[in-house]
Amino acid sequence: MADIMNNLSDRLLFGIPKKGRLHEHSLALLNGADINFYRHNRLDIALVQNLPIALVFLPAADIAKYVADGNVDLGITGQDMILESQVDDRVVHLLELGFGKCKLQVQVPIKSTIQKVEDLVGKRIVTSYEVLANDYFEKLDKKHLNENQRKEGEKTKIEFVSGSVEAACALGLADGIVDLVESGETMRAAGLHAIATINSTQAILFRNKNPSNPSLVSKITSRIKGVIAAQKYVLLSYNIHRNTVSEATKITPGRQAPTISPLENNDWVEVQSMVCKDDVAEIMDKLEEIGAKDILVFKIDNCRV
Ligand SMILES: Nc1ncnc2c1ncn2[C@@H]1O[C@H](COP(=O)(O)OP(=O)(O)OP(=O)(O)O)[C@@H](O)[C@H]1O
Ligand SMILES: O=P(O)(O)OC[C@H]1O[C@H](OP(=O)(O)OP(=O)(O)O)[C@H](O)[C@@H]1O
Repeated sequence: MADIMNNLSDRLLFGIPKKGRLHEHSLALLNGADINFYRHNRLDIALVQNLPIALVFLPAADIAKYVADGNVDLGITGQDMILESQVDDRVVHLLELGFGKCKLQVQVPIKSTIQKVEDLVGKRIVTSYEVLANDYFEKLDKKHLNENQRKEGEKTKIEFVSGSVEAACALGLADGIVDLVESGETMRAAGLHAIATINSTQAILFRNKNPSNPSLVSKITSRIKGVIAAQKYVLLSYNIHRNTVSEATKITPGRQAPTISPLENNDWVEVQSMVCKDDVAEIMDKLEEIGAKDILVFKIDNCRV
């Protein structure tokens, strides 16, 4: 432990969610970006073996503040955490990471007489997102209550709980809740439905305004960008008659441009192009329709785009 602490001064500090929904995805990104580390059992700091970086494993909720205050240089957390911590203007967003996607929604019991957010004005809301819920309902209160009503305590009451928010209505603690929804399973299991969306969120890579080693921050950002692009794209290769090549490259324009190489048979060329993984089946159908042959799809392990 003492060894690790003595080793921190020259290292870029990188905040990683220590548990919860973002943890595993963050570790997969580090692995893809070749950031190798050994974490001692129960230690929340790990030295990276092949770069001057120390990983600091922290609760996702705290990473926003640590990065804004400069206690760590770089971090991964949800956009929702940055807004809830009120530090958005003190950090620099670097990359959307494509995981941790969900929505912060206002939910009420399906059986309740309350069916729209205006019906919640003056009622009780339970949430882990006190700041965002307060902002949202303050605006509604202003619209629907006069100044006297607001002063006389008729405002919507926002109460904080740290977890199991979805149980609050059934327990009689709230008329509605503000919580995250991804698949909607938790919400439906609790007999709730969403009546408004406050915002959408996903995990991001972000940094302090004055990180200790800006060029290392750029290097890490490029590497992680490459890992994300590699997850999003596949490499498509096919053979096509020269007469049809312009039609084919409209279907697979590539990111910059497709690579076209001559085949031994002079009438045919090979085309290589990066395509979005989600569109690949449809693209293959179209290529086949115009006479492409030997259509192959290759997984990309890593890339720089
Ligand atoms: N169901 C979900 N689907 C996708 N992303 C989610 C989901 N729930 C939370 N997130 C994202 O993950 C972040 C961390 O949430 P999580 O509930 O994992 O926090 P935690 O408090 O660190 O963990 P735990 O709930 O285990 O204590 C949230 O701020 C949000 O950005
Ligand atoms: O729409 P769903 O796919 O069901 O996901 C939503 C749930 O996920 C989060 O909680 P999580 O399961 O991370 O546990 P927590 O309540 O301990 O934060 C969130 O607070 C919801 O309860």
